[in-house]
Amino acid sequence: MAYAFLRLSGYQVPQPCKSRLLTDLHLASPKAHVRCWSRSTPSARAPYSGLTGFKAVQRSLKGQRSRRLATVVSAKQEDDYDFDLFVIGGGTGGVRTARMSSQFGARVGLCELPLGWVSSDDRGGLGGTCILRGCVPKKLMHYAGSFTEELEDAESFGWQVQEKPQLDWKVMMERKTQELLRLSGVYQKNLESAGVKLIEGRGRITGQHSVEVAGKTFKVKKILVAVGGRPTKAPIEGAEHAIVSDHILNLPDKPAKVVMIGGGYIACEQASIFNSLGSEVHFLIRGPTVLNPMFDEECRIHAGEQYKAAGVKLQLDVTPTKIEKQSNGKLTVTVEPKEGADYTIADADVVLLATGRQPNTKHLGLEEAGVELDDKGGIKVDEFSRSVSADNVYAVGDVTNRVPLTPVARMEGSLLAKHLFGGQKDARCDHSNVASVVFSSPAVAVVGLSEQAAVEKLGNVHVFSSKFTPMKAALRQDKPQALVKVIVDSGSDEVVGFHMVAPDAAEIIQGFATSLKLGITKTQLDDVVGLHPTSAEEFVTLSSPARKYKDGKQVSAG
Ligand SMILES: Cc1cc2nc3c(=O)[nH]c(=O)nc-3n(C[C@H](O)[C@H](O)[C@H](O)COP(=O)(O)OP(=O)(O)OC[C@H]3O[C@@H](n4cnc5c(N)ncnc54)[C@H](O)[C@@H]3O)c2cc1C
Ligand SMILES: NC(=O)c1ccc[n+]([C@@H]2O[C@H](COP(=O)([O-])OP(=O)(O)OC[C@H]3O[C@@H](n4cnc5c(N)ncnc54)[C@H](O)[C@@H]3O)[C@@H](O)[C@H]2O)c1
Repeated sequence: MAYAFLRLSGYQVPQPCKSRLLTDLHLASPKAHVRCWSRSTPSARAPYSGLTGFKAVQRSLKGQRSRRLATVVSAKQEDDYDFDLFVIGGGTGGVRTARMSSQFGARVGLCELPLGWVSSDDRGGLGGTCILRGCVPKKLMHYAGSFTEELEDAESFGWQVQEKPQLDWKVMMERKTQELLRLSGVYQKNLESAGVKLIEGRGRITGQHSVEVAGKTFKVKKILVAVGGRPTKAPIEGAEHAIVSDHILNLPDKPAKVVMIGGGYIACEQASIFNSLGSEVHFLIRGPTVLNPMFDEECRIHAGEQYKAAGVKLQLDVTPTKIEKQSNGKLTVTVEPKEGADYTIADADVVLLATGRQPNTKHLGLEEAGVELDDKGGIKVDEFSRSVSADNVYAVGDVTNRVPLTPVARMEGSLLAKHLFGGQKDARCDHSNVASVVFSSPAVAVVGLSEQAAVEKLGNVHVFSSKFTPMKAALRQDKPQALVKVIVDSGSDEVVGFHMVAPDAAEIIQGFATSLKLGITKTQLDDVVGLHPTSAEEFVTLSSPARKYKDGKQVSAG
């Protein structure tokens, strides 16, 4: 099975392998794979044709109004507005709000920029960051790299892989691109069938009730700004030679040597991906650990150790000061450590600056419309996603600088549609206890408070934690370690945080996030009978605290 996926991910799996299972997999008809793939490609083969021809979409929308599902807002209103809601930006948040609002019966228009793999003032594409330049391409590449670890695990069980399978980079990239285009097309279809009018072009607010797109002005009752954000480059000398996340997901060839700068989600994920795909990865972080302090410190330290053990050349407490182009076209990065002399990393094919993102709020007419921005350029909104300063302007997703994650943008969009057109005036956003995963190797998954945040907020805290080698890796020489942590409010016995650093952490934490949202106590968690043998059962078998805190002070160590 793993080998079938390998092939679909662009790996050329060599023959012969000694094991019977591998041989069987080699002998499996290649046509089976082709058939399997081509079944999912018809829409991918006509990528984006509809998207660049929004007019065709608009024509097909005529006559669909009567098929609207909900009835809270009547489809035809006696006013001179073109739209009840006009959405600028067709990413996760904008599409969700537009679709649901239209299904509730509102007249909805949505504009989105023409497709481009690198986002700019002129390029974007339906689906936005998540589909085209974020979660999806990243996760597909993560899967492509994950087979390296699978092979290491396989060898520890006695499989003899005589010749390492080789990844065909171009095949992987081509298949990834087709999948992204297919998904973008699905977004278009869903909007179409919900009756949303799609307009291709850059949107700009030109008055309290007017929006201009591609030279045409629309009269609109309410405006939703869902324009997301774009990567920013830290002001390092020579930053023009570096690339950002949009580019790294679209490299034409596999880089032999990569330098990652920045210690957040993107840098950690990309460092792991390129390490597992076989590049030499130098990972430079200005702080003492990977990831930001929102993540539990023990998890951050543990994740950094595991990245190193997996082969990433992680360097903490260092400041990259200069990026230079060599005469052979490769790059040199000058590094200033906290202690000791400066040094350089030469001959890099790629330097990634993953040093944060900024909301796309420039040149949108927001100032003229009286929309107040925060100090990072995000739109300030209330719990109903309404601008704090302009009554008929709303904003959801990354542009609001709340929690910049796809499911959060989706949740904000759903609630806004319900609030505005679904008869649920009280539908307000709740950003507490949102689960989050860094898809590195191993993954870092979290929901709720870190140990540090819990101690600061609650004072009286019990910390349960365990490190172990997952059984799948038990026969390996290097014995990779997983970490699970449960943080408990010792006053109420309520669990306030679940943390996991492990290969399967992303899949495991979702269920525990549900229990946390429902207010599970440690006693109830202890009553759960585990699934054995799994890594997940560690969460329900933690019997005594590793650390206890009283009034914010540690009173016992495990
Ligand atoms: C590399 C990377 C990996 C990520 N991985 C994950 C992950 O694994 N899980 C997760 O939950 N989150 C992840 N995220 C974050 C996630 O992608 C975002 O939180 C999410 O896409 C935000 O959705 P949005 O609707 O706010 O904005 P976007 O998806 O960015 O959509 C905004 C849209 O507006 C368009 N636009 C901008 N200006 C205009 C204009 N003037 N007129 C018309 N259209 C305009 C843009 O082209 C874009 O399509 C990742 C992000 C990145 C960069
Ligand atoms: N798996 C996921 O859910 C996922 C994956 C990728 C991105 N995202 C979202 O996208 C957002 C952006 O990700 P990101 O990684 O770009 O941002 P981030 O804010 O997570 O990390 C930016 C990093 O750059 C470092 N940095 C900033 N300026 C620097 C400088 N001058 N020199 C050295 N380092 C510098 C910061 O210290 C920080 O570690 C995230 O906040 C997250 O919400 C989510």
